[in-house]
Amino acid sequence: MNKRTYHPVFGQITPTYLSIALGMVLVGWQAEVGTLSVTVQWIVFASLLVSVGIPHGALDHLIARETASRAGKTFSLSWFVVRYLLIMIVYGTTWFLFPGLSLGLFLLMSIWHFGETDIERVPSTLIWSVVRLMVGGFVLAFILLTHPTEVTPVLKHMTLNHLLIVSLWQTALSHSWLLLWGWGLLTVCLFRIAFQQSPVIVDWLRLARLAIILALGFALPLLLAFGLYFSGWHALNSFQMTYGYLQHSRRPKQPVVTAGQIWMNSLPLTAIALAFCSALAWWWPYSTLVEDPLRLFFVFLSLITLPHLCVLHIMNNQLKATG
Ligand SMILES: CC1=C(/C=C/C(C)=C/C=C/C(C)=C/C=O)C(C)(C)CCC1
Repeated sequence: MNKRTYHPVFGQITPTYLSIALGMVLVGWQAEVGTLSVTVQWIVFASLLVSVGIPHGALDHLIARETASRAGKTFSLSWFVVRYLLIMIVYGTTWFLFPGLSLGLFLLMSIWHFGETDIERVPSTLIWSVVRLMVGGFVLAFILLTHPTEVTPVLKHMTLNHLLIVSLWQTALSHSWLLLWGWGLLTVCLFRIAFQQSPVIVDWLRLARLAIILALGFALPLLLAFGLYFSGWHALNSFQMTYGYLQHSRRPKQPVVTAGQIWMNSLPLTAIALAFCSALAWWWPYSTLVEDPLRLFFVFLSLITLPHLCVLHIMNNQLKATG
């Protein structure tokens, strides 16, 4: 096993410590004032989303170009954009035809994607893949099940009150702690088995940071809990992985790039995404659409997530193959 590609036992300095600090400030503030106002929640959530959440997905074209180069293939930006949009259009159509099924797909792919970044660079064995799924599932289930009053209306909006989804959610809610403890315990057991079969160097400090972020989110409203995990943990880690991937570019004559330069590269697509959202928000009051804007927001989030997951999944495979 190539140890260089695995995380060291005591981790390294990462910006996720800042996320922990932010979470602690928010929890302390909340303890002081009782509840954080919705305006504060949105300001923190939007700042995290604009600074890291969206930019981490706005690098997909650079990742795909690097992946193509490592595989010895040519890369066409226009073909990449066409494929990206096609995936979004097909998935968007299924949302309007089968909302329940589409939500199920969104949750499943998110679980896989979160697990893939939370349990990094493990061997491609079946058992390690199951562990990744279990970890991703635990993280998402923890965030959702510990914020039932906020999640339930969104789920109902998203699935247009889909009977099966709503009753599955209510059943999960009525046994939420049993479910989370059981899931956690099963995940730990599977982790042990996977570790015994193909050992890796486990970065316990990194896992501890993840646990702290989740615990802080438990004490905070859904928007901040999700923002802290999604932008303050997932997107930052994904950014770091992308940074390593692009910095060790196999493309000929590529200068070594800094993290700042990579972030700057994400700005054009981030600006397009923000302009799109602002235009929608401005136009909405004048529109005659009866569609619920909240549902559309989450559906849009899922649409941009699907092609992003594909790009990142291929990068992860490439990293496992080449280090
Ligand atoms: C938090 C939350 C939800 C789930 C969001 C998910 C699963 C987001 C995944 C995003 C990903 C994977 C982005 C990739 O970069 C629901 C179910 C909509 C309900 C309301 C609250």
